[in-house]
Amino acid sequence: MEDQSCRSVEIDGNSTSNSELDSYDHNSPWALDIGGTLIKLVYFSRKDSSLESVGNSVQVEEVGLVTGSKKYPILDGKLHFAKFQTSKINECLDFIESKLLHGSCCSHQEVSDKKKLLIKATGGGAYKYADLFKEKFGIRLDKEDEMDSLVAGANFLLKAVPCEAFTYMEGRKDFVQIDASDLFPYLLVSIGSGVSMIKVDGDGKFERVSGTSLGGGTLLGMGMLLTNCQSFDEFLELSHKGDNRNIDMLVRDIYGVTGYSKLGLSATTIASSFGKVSFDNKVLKDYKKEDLARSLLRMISNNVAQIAYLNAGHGQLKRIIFGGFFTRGHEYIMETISDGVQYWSKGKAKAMFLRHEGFLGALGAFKSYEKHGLGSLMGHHLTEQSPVASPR
Ligand SMILES: Nc1ncnc2c1ncn2[C@@H]1O[C@H](COP(=O)(O)OP(=O)(O)OP(=O)(O)O)[C@@H](O)[C@H]1O
Ligand SMILES: CC(C)(CO)[C@@H](O)C(=O)NCCC(=O)O
Repeated sequence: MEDQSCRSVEIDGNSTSNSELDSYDHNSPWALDIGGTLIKLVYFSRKDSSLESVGNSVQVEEVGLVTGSKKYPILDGKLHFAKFQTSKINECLDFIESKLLHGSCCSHQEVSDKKKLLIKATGGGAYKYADLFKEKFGIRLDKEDEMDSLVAGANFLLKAVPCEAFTYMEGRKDFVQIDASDLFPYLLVSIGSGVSMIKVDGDGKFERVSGTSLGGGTLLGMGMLLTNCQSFDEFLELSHKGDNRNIDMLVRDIYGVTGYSKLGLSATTIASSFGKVSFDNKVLKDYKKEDLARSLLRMISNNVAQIAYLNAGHGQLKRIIFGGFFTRGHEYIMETISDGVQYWSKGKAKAMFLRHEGFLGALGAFKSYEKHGLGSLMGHHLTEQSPVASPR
């Protein structure tokens, strides 16, 4: 399976403390989003802290965002993003140990004379794995609601991080700076293992309007069965080289080369995903894995785009913002989703993507320390230092 990855964002605050990281450091908060497929970890390290130097096998890359303000005394360092397979949660625990995070957090609770560390955590795993964290590190997971966290993470990124949102069409990425006064309402579509669709009306004001079980987990699960690939990246690699027309039934396969123009269905529109297979008289091994991968990727992406459009239509929302690890900056996925939204909305709605799309929940949980009187952990006005790579 694919390795974990870890990236970092520089936060330049006005730190009053430069002491070495010790086993209980209020200045090194971290938070978790434990999802059905992936664990996302966001942690902060102060400049020159030992978190920077403790050796581990995870690659650490700079992303390069700095705060433009000096108002945030807690911060003077880097925000790091790491992800792990939920099925290999021990790798996440080892990572936490190697970075000494288990002795470091933002909040604690007096329980029978002992200070218990409270770590903000969201996602289903915050419930499922609570005992594991307690047994291994004596840490209590302080649960933040998953939808609350997704929305808080998305709002923070959209308001505070320049060049966070972008559109992707016809091979072109265009960054969009959305005026905070014109941000709401929008539809947040989080494509994780499953898909949640949330109408966001403001900070903390939202409603989960829909969802579908046909999501990233479906793509990965069916992809592994159909192509024998071992990881998401391997699957994506395969899909790059494939041609879905060998698997999908197109309108032209039904109507001929003219298509069904009266309905605006061109000859090359997919009429039925995987539909060609039904009259091919072939078995699985007769198909190219690449073609199967391409077809599956289009099927899931189109379906999410269509359901998103339908929900945006109901709420008259012109912006549909896609988050979750499914897109992962993958051009073909974004292009397919954008095409789907464009096609169904007849150009009225726009698909937008986020550079930190996979970390919305973890960022939201991280930010929730603020709700509990722990000051502003992240600046509200971040400025871009240099062109950035997304933390994937
Ligand atoms: N390295 C990877 N390993 C596994 N899946 C990946 C990877 N990169 C991207 N993905 C895709 O991202 C999906 C998981 O996304 P995400 O982490 O946002 O969801 P989750 O939090 O695990 O799920 P849920 O929110 O439904 O509990 C996978 O199902 C897969 O389609
Ligand atoms: C169950 C969650 C919320 C867990 O993240 C997600 O996987 C999801 O939204 N699934 C879709 C469930 C549904 O609405 O049919």
